[in-house]
Amino acid sequence: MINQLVKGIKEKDAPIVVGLDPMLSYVPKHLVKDAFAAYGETLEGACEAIWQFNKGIIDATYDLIPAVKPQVAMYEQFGVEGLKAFKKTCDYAKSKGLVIIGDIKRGDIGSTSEAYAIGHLGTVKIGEHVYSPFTEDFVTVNPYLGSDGVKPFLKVCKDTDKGVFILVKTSNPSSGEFQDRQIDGKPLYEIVAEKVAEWGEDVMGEDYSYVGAVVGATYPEMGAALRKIMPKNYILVPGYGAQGGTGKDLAPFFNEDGLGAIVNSSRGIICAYQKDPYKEKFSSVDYADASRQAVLDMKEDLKNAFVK
Ligand SMILES: O=c1ccn([C@@H]2O[C@H](COP(=O)(O)O)[C@@H](O)[C@H]2O)c(=O)[nH]1
Repeated sequence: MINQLVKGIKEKDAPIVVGLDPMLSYVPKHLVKDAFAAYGETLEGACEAIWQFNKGIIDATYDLIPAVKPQVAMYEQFGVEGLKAFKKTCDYAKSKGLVIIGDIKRGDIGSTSEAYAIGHLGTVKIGEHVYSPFTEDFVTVNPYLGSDGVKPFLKVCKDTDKGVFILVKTSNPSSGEFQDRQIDGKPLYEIVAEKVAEWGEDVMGEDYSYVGAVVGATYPEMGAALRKIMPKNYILVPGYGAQGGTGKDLAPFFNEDGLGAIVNSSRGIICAYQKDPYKEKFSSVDYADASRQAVLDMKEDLKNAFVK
């Protein structure tokens, strides 16, 4: 899958992943109205609105981008109906040729991690039948429980050619509370990065490992140090756009060949129609066109990453 992700990034000339993180308040009124007319003001109605919203964004952007990153929390807030919308979104994006990065941030004791890995990346056998419960190509993994919480994911990745992005230095303001703590003279995030490089050696694709890392766009200096520690690991970079990261912050995350990182934007793309400068030009009915324009603008902005 890492090979497919790199191929998509090269073909579309876009190291961009669109984050599908829908809150009901982001969905234009006309979609909510139609969904409530069909299903009432119910969890099902809310999830139908969200699904239609996502479908519009995927249809408007799939030719520009290699991947989408649905954030499972946005769907879990609606319970079982939300998870159905999550799966429907993943399956539809996949039918459009997109790589799916499930932002699930899981990680537990070994036996529980194994169940997470099977559910999101693998298959379950029931009697004579084999099912893929969810259909992501990558998932995000929280390494706080250590190697035995991560290794079940790596085993499933080996069996399925899928991959993981492990949280190394997150984009949020308080990420330093634990991640920057000095241990034996280095910050914890560097120790995690060294483990990512080690775990990744065992599951190599053509040029990059199936094991990647999450490093926030909001910490470019740390991005530079981490790029060196993990030269063969793809970096998923959240924090662009709504959290303040811009193209000029991003050069350190990439390798010399212009590869090695993929930048996420969620609210910056999916809520574009509600925000400047797009809200002047696009009405809520044209929300998907606004998202397309926001992806085109992001692509242009990322080019700044390579202007020395
Ligand atoms: O360090 C991290 C890890 C994950 N995220 C997730 O990425 C998106 C960001 O959304 P924006 O709207 O583009 O800010 C969201 O799903 C986060 O949970 C992150 O932001 N930082």
